[in-house]
Amino acid sequence: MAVIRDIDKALFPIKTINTVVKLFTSQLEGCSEPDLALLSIVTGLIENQLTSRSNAVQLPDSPETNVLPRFELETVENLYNKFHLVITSSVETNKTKAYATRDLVKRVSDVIWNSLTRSYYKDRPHLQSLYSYLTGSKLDCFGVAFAVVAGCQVLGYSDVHLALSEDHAWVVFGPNGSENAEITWHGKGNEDKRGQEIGKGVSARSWLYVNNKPVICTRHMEVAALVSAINPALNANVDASEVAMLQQELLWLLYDLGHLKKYPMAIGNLGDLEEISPKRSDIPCSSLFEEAIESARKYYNNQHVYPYTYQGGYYYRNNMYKEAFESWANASDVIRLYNYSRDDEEIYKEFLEIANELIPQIMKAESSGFEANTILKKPQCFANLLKFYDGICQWEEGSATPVLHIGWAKPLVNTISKFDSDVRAQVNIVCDEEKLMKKNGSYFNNNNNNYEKENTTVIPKLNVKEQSTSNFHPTIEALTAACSEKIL
Ligand SMILES: FC(F)c1nnc(N2CCN(c3ncnc4sc(CC(F)(F)F)cc34)CC2)s1
Repeated sequence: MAVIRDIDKALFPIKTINTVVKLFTSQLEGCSEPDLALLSIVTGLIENQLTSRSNAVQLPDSPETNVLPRFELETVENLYNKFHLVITSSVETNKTKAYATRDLVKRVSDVIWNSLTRSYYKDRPHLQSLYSYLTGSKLDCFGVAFAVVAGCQVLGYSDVHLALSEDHAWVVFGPNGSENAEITWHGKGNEDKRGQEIGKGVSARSWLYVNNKPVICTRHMEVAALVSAINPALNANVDASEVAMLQQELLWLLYDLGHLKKYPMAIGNLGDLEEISPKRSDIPCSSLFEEAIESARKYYNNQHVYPYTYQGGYYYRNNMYKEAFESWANASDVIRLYNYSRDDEEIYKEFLEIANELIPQIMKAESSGFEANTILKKPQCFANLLKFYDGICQWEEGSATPVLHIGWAKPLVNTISKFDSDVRAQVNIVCDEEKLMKKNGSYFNNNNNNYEKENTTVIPKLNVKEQSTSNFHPTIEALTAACSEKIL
């Protein structure tokens, strides 16, 4: 039965952001493993107090003097003991076993699941923490997964860890994390698969399970996940700046301690916060987005999309359109080897927004003025644009569910035809047949890192000089040809 340590009790009542950073430091550095329940309750309490209607918007000055409302030890202790009671009273364990079992993990998931409010709006913000669970009996899909891992920690199972894809969460357990299990729901209107093993069939090829390259968390990375899940939003347009500052300080703490090395999305989250309000002049946000990409390439065989869309979004917001096209082409290069399934709505929306909102806006901006340095004169931009579209077409190939529809075609043709024919004529694609083999056994079944080992690029080598035939998806082929004949 873990209790809140005296060294941590001494930090209460919490009045400043720096005190919260001290609590996290003491948990991350000062003990065998950080107490997930304690840290989730503390951050949930602060987030909910500072983003609820009642709170007037204050402008913070600095983490040292930034005044927070007083957060009393008693409030935290009561919630902490309540969570321990809920878990230990409902899950009897003859804790003789060193490792958790599927039955144990399912029972902890059932305790959380059956204690949630019957029906509530699951996508609401601020439903990710144990504070939300203990005071409102509401959790979002990530929150359920996190609560199950925190519950297993309370029961003494140090082998149960969070596994994270870009849009789903589950657990690994047993010797070397050799077992895995669904413990939460995903998306809308899908029957939950709790207790089952992770996608074996077609779903294994969907982006949702990142070709079995999820982020497998340590306890310290589970702390990074709860910090990443902090949501400073006061409403759709405004953030509570103290909460954002707290999240940024805690992410830097985790970064400096090395716990974000294998967590691309957390590095991307930190990059977004740094872009808004830079805290570390020695590490610009642009290098954080690059680090996230390097991490995904090194540890996850470049099978994650978000590191590239984090970077593309940054370039777009800063009018660096040539670079944005390159990031988006790289994102498309990841998705093209997956099969699109109905579980992949989130990333579908991401590509749809890039293709039908962001790129058309860039085209408009670039063809309105007298842009001397316009991307419309740059063959590399046209090449990356084709790669972007081609990846989406390949994503659709072999998938049970179609991706493209007429809504994609108009902006696509509009965009391609904005490039002059002499610019388009300079782009030729030399494709590496073997690498372009989509979804054949080797790519999806091999466990060696294509990326790490040969570090070859799995993309068509762009050779902007020579003439050669291309191996684009027929759609792109036809459109490019149509452009050349100026049919469009
Ligand atoms: F690529 C950019 F456009 C993005 N901007 N925000 C992005 N997010 C926000 C943060 N985010 C995340 N950030 C840290 N860790 C995780 S684990 C996870 C999946 C699930 F919620 F557990 F189911 C999501 C996620 C999801 C991706 S991508």
